[in-house]
Amino acid sequence: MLVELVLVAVLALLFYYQFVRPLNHFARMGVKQTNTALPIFGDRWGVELRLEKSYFDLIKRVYFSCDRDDRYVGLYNFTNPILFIRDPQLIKELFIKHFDSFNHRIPHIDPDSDPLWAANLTQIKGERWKEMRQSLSGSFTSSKMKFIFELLNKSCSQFAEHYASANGPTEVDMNDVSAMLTTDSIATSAYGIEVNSFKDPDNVFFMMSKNILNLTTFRSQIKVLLTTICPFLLRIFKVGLFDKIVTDHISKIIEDTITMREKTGFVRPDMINVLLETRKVAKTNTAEDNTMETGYATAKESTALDKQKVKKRPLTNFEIASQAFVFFFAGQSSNTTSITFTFYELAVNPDIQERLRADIKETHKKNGNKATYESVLGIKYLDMVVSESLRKWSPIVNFDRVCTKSFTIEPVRPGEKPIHMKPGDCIGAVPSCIQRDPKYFPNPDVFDPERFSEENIHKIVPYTFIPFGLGPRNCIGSRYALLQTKLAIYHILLNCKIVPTSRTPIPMKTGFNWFLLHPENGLYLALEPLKE
Ligand code: HEM
Repeated sequence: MLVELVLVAVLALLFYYQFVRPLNHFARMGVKQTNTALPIFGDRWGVELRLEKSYFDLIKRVYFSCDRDDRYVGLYNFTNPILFIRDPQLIKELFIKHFDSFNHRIPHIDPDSDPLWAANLTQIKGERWKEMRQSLSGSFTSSKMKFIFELLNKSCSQFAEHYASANGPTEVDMNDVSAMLTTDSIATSAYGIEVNSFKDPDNVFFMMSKNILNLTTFRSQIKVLLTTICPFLLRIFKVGLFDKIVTDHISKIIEDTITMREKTGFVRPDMINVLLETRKVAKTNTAEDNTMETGYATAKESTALDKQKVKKRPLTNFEIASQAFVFFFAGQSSNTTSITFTFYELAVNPDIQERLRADIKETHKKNGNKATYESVLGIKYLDMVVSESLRKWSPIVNFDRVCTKSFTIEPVRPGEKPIHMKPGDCIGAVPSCIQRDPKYFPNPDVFDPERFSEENIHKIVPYTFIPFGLGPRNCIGSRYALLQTKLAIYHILLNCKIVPTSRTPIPMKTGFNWFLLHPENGLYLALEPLKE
């Protein structure tokens, strides 16, 4: 009996220290927290049990439960406490100025369990990340985007032609259709494979993308939960986030392509070529790039790593495969969201759609009925619409950093105490909320591209518009993303009208997803061929 009692007491203590005590982390620091967090699930219990519609709804609730000028608020992602920063100046301090104290991201899987995933830029840390980022920085410049422009242009025009050639309006789940488009684009521009998912929706590449990107299944959710609360279990059983058969297949595609290109000298204007070129120029500095920029939202490369004299180094085949994999994962899913929500706003705001179509048509005509890198990016109103869509519907709900060197956030407002952050503590920024905060964006729920007009753009408070993150670890693919989204809109508006149907959710409802904004139960719209 005594043995059993001791065992129960030990288990209870373990449970307390592992799952209950962490939920007082912020209260102990004097930071506002929700006080509704539960053991194991933290603040996520409503989302995991599907009582709260989406992770976005949870984050919104926590962010907006604060007083207007609160600079931060605590949230428990399962048992992991994350200090969400609400104040733009403090965001700048932590994510840019003191990047050396906050330069890692919360890892999503143990490196030994999923090597392909673990070697990618989003997951690696320290010197390894610095070298990789420095080596890749030249791969996403505007001149490299101009180099791959024709591939993206082709997949977007093939997408528009598919619906323009129909006999009448086609009702589509915009999220599915955008996923097909972005898959085709990534396949051709990053993997060197040409597919047309509109004509052949069963192609292997699209099937693989569905498998990888569906992280909302029960199985994936359990893995995400275990990663946070007991990563050692995944390590022991070598469980990766993605199905091994799929990641092995992707590695093989890339490695075979690299071998073939190196053997035959075959050159194609795509990302593999850009990554292979990176090897040759690994020792040189990134040349100045005067090619036209992709838009206002572009996340510029920080010069911090140049100042630290971080060396570029040639990437191995495996590292190239890992980056190509994350371009697929990070790029395909967030681009899909960006295109889906922009099309939604164009459908429910027909006056904006008409004005944009007129500008696109005029440019197309002036440019000899063809789209070029400069002609598409030169359309000012297109940039305003895309920026406003990224503001209202930030595809990435939040992003984070892990403290790597002790740092104290000094109090500046009445009632604040010093917050001592130690290595391993996490901070986050919430583009999905700060970009909808009425303190910075009046009438935040109104879709108003004029916020980004020449007359108004200066009113945007620095570090409140951060759809692609900020600082040295910002989104490396922002130029690719902007180009792809703009080309998708360009070709569809030239050929079709986007109209709501009886199934279009008005107002929009967001649904369950791991880290991305996602429409609940699909987003139905009709693509109606233009008459002329
Ligand atoms: C609309 C589409 C996209 C959005 C909204 C988006 C947004 C973001 C955000 C918010 C981050 C985190 C930044 C930070 O922590 O400061 C990020 C990181 C990243 N994104 Fe994107 N992204 C998009 C498309 C892409 C594309 C197309 C690619 C690649 C082709 C890409 C590759 C990456 C990578 C590799 C990182 C990690 C960078 C690092 O840790 O150094 N993203 N993205």
